[in-house]
Amino acid sequence: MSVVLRLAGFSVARAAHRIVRDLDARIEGPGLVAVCGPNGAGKSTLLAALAGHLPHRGSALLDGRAPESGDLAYLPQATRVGAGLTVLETVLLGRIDHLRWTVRPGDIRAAVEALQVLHLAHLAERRLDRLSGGQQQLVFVAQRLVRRPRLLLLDEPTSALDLNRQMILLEELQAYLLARNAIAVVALHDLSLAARFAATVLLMKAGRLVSCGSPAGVLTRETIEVVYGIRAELLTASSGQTVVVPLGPIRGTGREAPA
Ligand SMILES: Nc1ncnc2c1ncn2[C@@H]1O[C@H](COP(=O)(O)OP(=O)(O)OP(=O)(O)O)[C@@H](O)[C@H]1O
Repeated sequence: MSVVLRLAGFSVARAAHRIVRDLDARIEGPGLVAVCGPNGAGKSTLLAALAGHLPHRGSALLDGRAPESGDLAYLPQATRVGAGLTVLETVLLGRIDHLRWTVRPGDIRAAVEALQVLHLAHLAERRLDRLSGGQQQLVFVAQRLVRRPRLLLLDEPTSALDLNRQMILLEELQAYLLARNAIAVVALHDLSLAARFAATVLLMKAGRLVSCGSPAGVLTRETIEVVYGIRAELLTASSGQTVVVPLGPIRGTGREAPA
């Protein structure tokens, strides 16, 4: 089984400026697609437009057709906490498809399962607004997973997570994607995480796609230098994983300004 996300001439403008420019890519899943690039490269803009929150030119097709709202789940970078809801109620909200909604036993089961997958079941009855930032971030991912989307769009979902929870989230996400034949497009700043968990890396700079392909093909010293304006070393850990070590900014070569 495979699933294909195809971008053709995908462009997005904001306030009359072209922010994402003519992206062409064919991404075969299931698996995680890491969108990497410096601040301002256009990662969030790309995800918001893929989610239908911003107008775009060109096309983004999932298995040959425009994704419908039932196919999609989008988690923006800054997600606000609803006042007074418990963790379980928050995740249940992810199941709302219609305005007239009744909670079925299947909804509760699915919400509890999503919490268990992300090791959050013990927090089910706690108020969301009294949890830590990282705990809230994981609850919002669970809320998106419970929709069982075929295209997940997650904007820096690991930004508030400790090392342990980063691993849990990305491992469980990979398992979900394989089980559901789904694709997750995930904005990530940590290139070592991208190298470890992504099937495909989209590397962006100033709204353009610099490179798209396997982590080993995309995350090279040369591309990192060009895109981020830093010298970097790529090491292989004893586990076989690639680790990207930033050594320092490049000065005096015209490559200092990353975005
Ligand atoms: N609402 C907006 N109106 C106009 N321009 C915007 C708006 N939001 C973002 N931009 C511009 O779009 C460009 C890309 O921003 P975007 O947030 O997509 O980048 P990013 O790669 O996600 O950055 P970061 O890593 O900092 O989150 C930036 O130059 C930014 O100033």
